[in-house]
Amino acid sequence: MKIAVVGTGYVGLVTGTCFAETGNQVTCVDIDERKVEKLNNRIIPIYEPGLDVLFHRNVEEGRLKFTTNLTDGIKGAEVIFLALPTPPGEDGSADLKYILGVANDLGPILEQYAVIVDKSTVPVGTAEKVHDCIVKNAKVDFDVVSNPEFLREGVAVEDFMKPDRVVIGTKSDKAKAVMNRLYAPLVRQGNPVIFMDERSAEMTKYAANAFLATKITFMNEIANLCEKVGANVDDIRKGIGTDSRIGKRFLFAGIGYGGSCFPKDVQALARTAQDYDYDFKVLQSVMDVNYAQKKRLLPMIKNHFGGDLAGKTIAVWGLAFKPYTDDIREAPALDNIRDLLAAGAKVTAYDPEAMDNVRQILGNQVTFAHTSYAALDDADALVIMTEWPMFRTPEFEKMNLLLKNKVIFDGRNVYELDQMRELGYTYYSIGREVVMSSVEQQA
Ligand SMILES: NC(=O)C1=CN([C@@H]2O[C@H](COP(=O)(O)OP(=O)(O)OC[C@H]3O[C@@H](n4cnc5c(N)ncnc54)[C@H](O)[C@@H]3O)[C@@H](O)[C@H]2O)C=CC1
Ligand SMILES: O=C(O)[C@H]1O[C@H](OP(=O)(O)OP(=O)(O)OC[C@H]2O[C@@H](n3ccc(=O)[nH]c3=O)[C@H](O)[C@@H]2O)[C@H](O)[C@@H](O)[C@@H]1O
Repeated sequence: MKIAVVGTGYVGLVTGTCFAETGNQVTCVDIDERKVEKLNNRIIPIYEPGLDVLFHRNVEEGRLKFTTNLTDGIKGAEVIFLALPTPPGEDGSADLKYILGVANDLGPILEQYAVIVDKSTVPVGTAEKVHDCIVKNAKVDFDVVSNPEFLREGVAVEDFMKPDRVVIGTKSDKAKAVMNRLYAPLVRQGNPVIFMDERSAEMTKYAANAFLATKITFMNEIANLCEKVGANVDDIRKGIGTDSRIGKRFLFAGIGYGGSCFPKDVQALARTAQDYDYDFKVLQSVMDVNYAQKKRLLPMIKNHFGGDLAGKTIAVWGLAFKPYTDDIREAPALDNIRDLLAAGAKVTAYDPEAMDNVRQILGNQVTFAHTSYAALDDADALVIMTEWPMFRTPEFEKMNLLLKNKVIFDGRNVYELDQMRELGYTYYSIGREVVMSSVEQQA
């Protein structure tokens, strides 16, 4: 099948590459000339494990192409994916200017029947708006389908190639048949394609993200309470996660959720509720709690150092909003580093993938280390913001020699409490007792 993907950001690139891998002829369109030039020179602009192998194979074998020209890109395409940004507008609602802008452009240039697919996360009613924009100038028949994407960054290829489910919102039998054919290779394992109407598909995406954000936030509140009552949130997680009605995943407490989607999608759903005069109380609490949670570590750090961080050097491990990505959008690490700097601390940071992106924002306010260990040199404490696997089993003997004090503030509960006790660290984490080294106890 010939398909086009408009918008070659995170989702567009993964969608295009994966559909090329299943044998389709794919053209990706993007207005960013530098990005398209990079892609044509076989440079992948994002870090996503496993994408490179598929990308290079499909480019080399001629199934995956890139252009800045929309008319050329959609020529002959049976399916046209819109994988465009939907950032928060001033009032928190999803800004549809990219989607509707391209929809307006599509009408006059469609040459034969095509299924136009909203892949972006868009509010209820967008498929109708996209239809209205296209139909004004269209000379041929077309359908607009809502097909939200559920992939996670860092495991995007696996999520796309082996989806738990594929949600397709359309009332058109013709569009259903096309989408069924396109997705057939991906749903062979028996994971369902779920058909519904467009509005329900649009709502499903927001409900999924808002539910997951709520699940994390609930655990963060349990963690905060655990600290007060003297319980261990990791034990609670195991204790409730084994109940199949609750499930084990997305129960990890920490310094809050970040990323390009949970924060903006929770906000956009809250805005939709407001637009329909519905007071969605849970969502407001989720946003408030997450805002506060991102700042949980700073008071602990300040308190530990007697209230003053002036002249202290703080080593930071992890900058990306989660492991296996270089994405720093809404990353808790950024907020925390800004707060540490404002409190007078010097910050030396290390992240295996995200340092270049942070450098573009914070420049020389932060010292970037070549290795995780180099970041520790003469630091007064270590703060862990992202749970990259390399931080889980470091060489503690090496760390002991580099750090000025054996003090760790762990925003992702990477280490066991007993391990920290045995190693003689003072160890603060989320939702668990504080481990005090004997040095601190005597002080
Ligand atoms: N990043 C993620 O993990 C996921 C994102 N989503 C949703 O997918 C949508 C896209 O997200 P990302 O890929 O992260 O966005 P992104 O910001 O990484 O990429 C969007 C791309 O669209 C291009 N673009 C903008 N205007 C254009 C136009 N007129 N014509 C052609 N290209 C244009 C931009 O240059 C950019 O390359 C959003 O609605 C997001 O909520 C959904 C699931 C996962
Ligand atoms: O709409 C989207 O863009 C995507 O948003 C999330 O994916 P993503 O943002 O890539 O990352 P997640 O793995 O969901 O993590 C989001 C944030 O929650 C945090 N998190 C996650 C899980 C957990 O147990 N605890 C926790 O604090 C992570 O550290 C991270 O900051 C969803 O998981 C995807 O299904 C969805 O497609």
